[in-house]
Amino acid sequence: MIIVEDLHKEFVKLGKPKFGIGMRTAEKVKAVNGVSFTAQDGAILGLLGANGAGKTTSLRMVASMLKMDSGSIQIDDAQVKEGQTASQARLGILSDARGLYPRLTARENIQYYGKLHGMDKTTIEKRIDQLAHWLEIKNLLDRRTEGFSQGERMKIALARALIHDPKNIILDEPTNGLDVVATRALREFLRWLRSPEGGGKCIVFSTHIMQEVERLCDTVVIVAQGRTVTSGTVAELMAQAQEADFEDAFVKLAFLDKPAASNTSHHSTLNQGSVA
Ligand SMILES: Nc1ncnc2c1ncn2[C@@H]1O[C@H](COP(=O)(O)OP(=O)(O)OP(=O)(O)O)[C@@H](O)[C@H]1O
Repeated sequence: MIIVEDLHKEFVKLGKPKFGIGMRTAEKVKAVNGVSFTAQDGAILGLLGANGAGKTTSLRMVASMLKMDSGSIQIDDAQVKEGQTASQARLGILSDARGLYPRLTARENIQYYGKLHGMDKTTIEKRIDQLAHWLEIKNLLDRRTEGFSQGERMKIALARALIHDPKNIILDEPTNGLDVVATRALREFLRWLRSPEGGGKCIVFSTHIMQEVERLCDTVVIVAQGRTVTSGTVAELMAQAQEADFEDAFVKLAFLDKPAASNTSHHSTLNQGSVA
């Protein structure tokens, strides 16, 4: 279970001094400005938002890849406060970068993460066998990952994220660059991980694809201009917006209804990061 309350994060980018002399200019970007959500075990929660809404930054904070300015994150029974990092043992993370070591084989990439999690050799091999079966990657395991297709890379990165059998799984735009077949296979796998047979995992993923959310999510959290604007099931959100089409409901809820207090961006824009 993951409980996120009122997360905030501002980035400060230092620019060049004006006319090449004097103080460097500082540009502040309020990337996350009040994101909250509760993700239950045995359920899939989707963070849905436009480009720049703050989804990746929020997930990076939950995954301890980035420190929050303020707010709190609870992962199972562990409370993470501002400036702290969460226990990686409880989390499996498929980040946007999906960086695999190209000179290592798929198996070596996965083994490496197992070792980082303090697992012994026998347990790692057993788990790789299991994951290879579920993800249908047996034929890839002993190939170097250099040149792997997007779909192959995603599967290896997912196996790597799940090597230590974490209860909570975070995926940042997992279907990016995948074809229909690979997307469907991933969806099936996530549904299975959610089920009691698959371990009743708590799954949180970010996306801007409506279809993804409609087909997969038990709960949808709409993030706009760095903050949670509303949440619920797809049906509840459509009822709230009084729209019969989910895309229409999303646009209405994310862009029109609630201007953010500290944000100056124009609402009709699809890019939502705010520059202070
Ligand atoms: N390291 C950084 N330095 C400065 N600004 C950043 C940094 N990371 C993110 N931002 C800004 O914060 C805002 C939110 O970005 P974020 O990547 O979280 O959005 P997102 O919802 O994941 O968008 P997308 O769907 O396009 O990936 C954007 O305006 C972005 O430019």
